[in-house]
Amino acid sequence: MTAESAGPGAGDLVELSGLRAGNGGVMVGRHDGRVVFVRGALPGERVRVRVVDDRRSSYLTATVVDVLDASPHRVTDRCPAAAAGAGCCDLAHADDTVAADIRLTAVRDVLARIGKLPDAVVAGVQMQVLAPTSHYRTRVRMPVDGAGVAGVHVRAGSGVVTDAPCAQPVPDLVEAVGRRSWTPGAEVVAVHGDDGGIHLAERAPEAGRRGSSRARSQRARSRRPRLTPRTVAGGDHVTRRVGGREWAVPVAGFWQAHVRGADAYSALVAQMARDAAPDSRSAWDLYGGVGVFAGSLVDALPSLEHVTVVESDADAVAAARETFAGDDRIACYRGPVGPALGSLPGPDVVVTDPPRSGLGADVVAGIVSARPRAVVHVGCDPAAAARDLGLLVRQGYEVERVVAVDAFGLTHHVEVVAALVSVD
Ligand SMILES: C[S@@+](CC[C@H](N)C(=O)[O-])C[C@H]1O[C@@H](n2cnc3c(N)ncnc32)[C@H](O)[C@@H]1O
Repeated sequence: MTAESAGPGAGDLVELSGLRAGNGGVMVGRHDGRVVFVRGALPGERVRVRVVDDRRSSYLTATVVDVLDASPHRVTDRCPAAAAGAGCCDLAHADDTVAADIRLTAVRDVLARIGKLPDAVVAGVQMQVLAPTSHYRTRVRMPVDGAGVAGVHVRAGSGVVTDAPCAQPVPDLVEAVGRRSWTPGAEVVAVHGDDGGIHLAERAPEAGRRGSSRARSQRARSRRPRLTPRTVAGGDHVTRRVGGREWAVPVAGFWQAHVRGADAYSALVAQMARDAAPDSRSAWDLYGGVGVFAGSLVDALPSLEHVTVVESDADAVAAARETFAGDDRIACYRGPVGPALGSLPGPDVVVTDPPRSGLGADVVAGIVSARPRAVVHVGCDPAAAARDLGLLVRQGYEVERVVAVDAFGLTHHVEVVAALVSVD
């Protein structure tokens, strides 16, 4: 019990029933009029939980100690690392059906609550599941423990789980990483290319990394540029293919994680752009990476005369220029999106695929002032995507279609892809 309140406090056991899905893979229950956020449970279950955080007066957080009435969708943990305490697969105890429901519920919740989008849009969200739902990840970053063994960060704390593999990476990646010993405290980058090649690289340990908490190291990391990893197996560039094109992507460069991700997103984005703005002549591919979406746009929209890829990473831009050399429809602009927008040729359609933080108000305003007929937005953080879609809707766009792409099996993560058209 906390000193100030009559309710339970950290360490106390509480029984909860009638749990419902919340955001971030967490279930939501109530106890003594207080909301309780629970990890490790499933919708509808009756569970005994231990309170782990009671610092807020309005809610508690808790983890499952006993499942008293199990959901029919509960399965034996599908990820050995998660079962051993790693923080990788927070829905490893859910079958694919309920895991997809949990993600869809979370997407609908943020679109309504944060985006304040109309009920019809929220109800109309479609789900596209990418198979396989385990062993799907073709690039992975793994921490190395003090003994030089690569593994997975433990859940909520420091330390590395090394004796049980995560079920997300394609199996040969885990095997290739496990065959080597690594520099203690380093980070391993392991990538499986579309030509079957395996690339392994090691990023040097950060100063003060050993023995520090993960949160501290993440804060330190965000304050300085990340070091380029040193390649130890395979080449510095990974072969990637989509729609008949080939890219040489730097080992640590961005590529969609799921083995079918780049194909699936490209097809969806191109279809949405074609449906929302047929006969487009000009397009922007913002946060374009190596220009995968630019390629699919010119293939799907033969009317396109000009696509500008905007990307801040020099290596990604170099890879894009190499692939699109000789295609004068596609131009690459290297630099941050915000300041670039005012100087680009006016677009009929804009594709955006920002990092987790999303577009933000300034970039949305820059897009709106260019008056594209349609915007196709790809967002890997549903809450940030909901905020950005809400901003676009309040500035003259309406949402035509939203697809939640289920590309991160065993976890709560989900990608939100949305098409908007100008109401003018
Ligand atoms: C989610 S990735 C998308 C890449 C690409 N659309 C794809 O599917 O391969 C986001 C990209 O945005 C780039 N980026 C991050 N911040 C940026 C900024 N402010 N301006 C331009 N590009 C940025 C990153 O380097 C990364 O390549």
